[in-house]
Amino acid sequence: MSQFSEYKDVIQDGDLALIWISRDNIKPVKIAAGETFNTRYGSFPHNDMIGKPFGSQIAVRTRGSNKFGFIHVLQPTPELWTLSLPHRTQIVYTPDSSYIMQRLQCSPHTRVIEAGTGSGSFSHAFARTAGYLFSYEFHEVRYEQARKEFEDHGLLRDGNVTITHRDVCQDGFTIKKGNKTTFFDAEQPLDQQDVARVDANVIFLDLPAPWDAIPHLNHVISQDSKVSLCCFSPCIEQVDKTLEALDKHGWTEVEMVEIQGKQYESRRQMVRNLDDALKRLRDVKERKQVGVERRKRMFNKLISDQEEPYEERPETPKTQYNPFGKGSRVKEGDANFHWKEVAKVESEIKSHTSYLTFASKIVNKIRDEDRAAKALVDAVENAKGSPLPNKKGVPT
Ligand SMILES: C[S@@+](CC[C@H](N)C(=O)[O-])C[C@H]1O[C@@H](n2cnc3c(N)ncnc32)[C@H](O)[C@@H]1O
Repeated sequence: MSQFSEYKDVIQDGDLALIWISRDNIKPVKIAAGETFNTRYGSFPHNDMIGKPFGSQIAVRTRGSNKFGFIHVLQPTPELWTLSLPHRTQIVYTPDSSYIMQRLQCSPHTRVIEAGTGSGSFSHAFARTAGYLFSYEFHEVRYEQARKEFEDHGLLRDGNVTITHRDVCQDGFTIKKGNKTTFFDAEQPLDQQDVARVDANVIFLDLPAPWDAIPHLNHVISQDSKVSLCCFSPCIEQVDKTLEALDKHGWTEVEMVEIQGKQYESRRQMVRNLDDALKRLRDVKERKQVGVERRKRMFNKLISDQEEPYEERPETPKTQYNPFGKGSRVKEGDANFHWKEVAKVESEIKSHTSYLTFASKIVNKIRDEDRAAKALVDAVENAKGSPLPNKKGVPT
């Protein structure tokens, strides 16, 4: 199974590891016995990583000094991959992708269409959660790169991901024998017309012109279950054109949202009181007064033609701890001071990424009575085995 969908304890030769050097520097590395991972903090032999649990910290002495350089060797996840992947395009980040997946109710029962694949950031998240992912990319080089990446990461081997080389705005989403796709590698069944069963109930369009792709969806979406769609567009003009196309092609429950992701850090902040502030103000005032008097004396000496008007600056005691700015540094949490827990917003705030337009469609609105009756019988059978809830709704 893919390392992205299955938990693994120990690092082995041949594994993909994501090496955490710092918060904004994570590098994907294929572990190979005998090789070395070089950073500006030192060189880390892969042999030191093999056999250790994922998450281990590895340290090496920095050349020519007594200091140590550290890295952490992490298990690949779609979230970490998003932070470390080689960018070929703009990508969807986790604050957006996680929201989109829960809005679209993505689950192992879902069959997802994604266009375009781009750098494959969102594809990895879909691949872990969805029952099946059909990804489409029209840029040939990007298609090949994504195909190779999916293969290296075991996503194609897992059998629930295919990628197709296609301009979906022009040629739609139908996959036929003879198309350039990985669909047939996974030995998927075809119908009598040599067409693949797509039957998607979740659609994600990250394209410059989603309104040109929307008319083609009817041929590939589920005919007997609700289909949910999301278009990811940076400009409001794109949203406008998308809304027109959705309306024209029978999509309903249309809603547009925007994610404004902010990270909060938990920190300790020193408790500062009014006495500290007054003490500091008095200290500043006194120092200022001493300086003014010194300059006045020097000026008087100068106009009375005394030989040595210059006066040495008096020794003033070194500024002690100043809770409001400069002064000696105090380590966060120092037991000599009083601290409180605070939440601070990260200095770098991610602002607008894209507008997310959601819609849904039910193709066949006629109730299948046999299916409804069976679902009812199943529900009753299931309930028989479950404990009865008490008045508070808690099973007894
Ligand atoms: C912004 S990127 C997608 C990024 C992707 N969602 C990710 O998270 O990595 C958009 C991609 O759509 C592809 N694309 C644009 N128009 C297309 C079309 N008509 N058919 C298929 N792919 C298309 C582009 O080549 C590009 O790679």
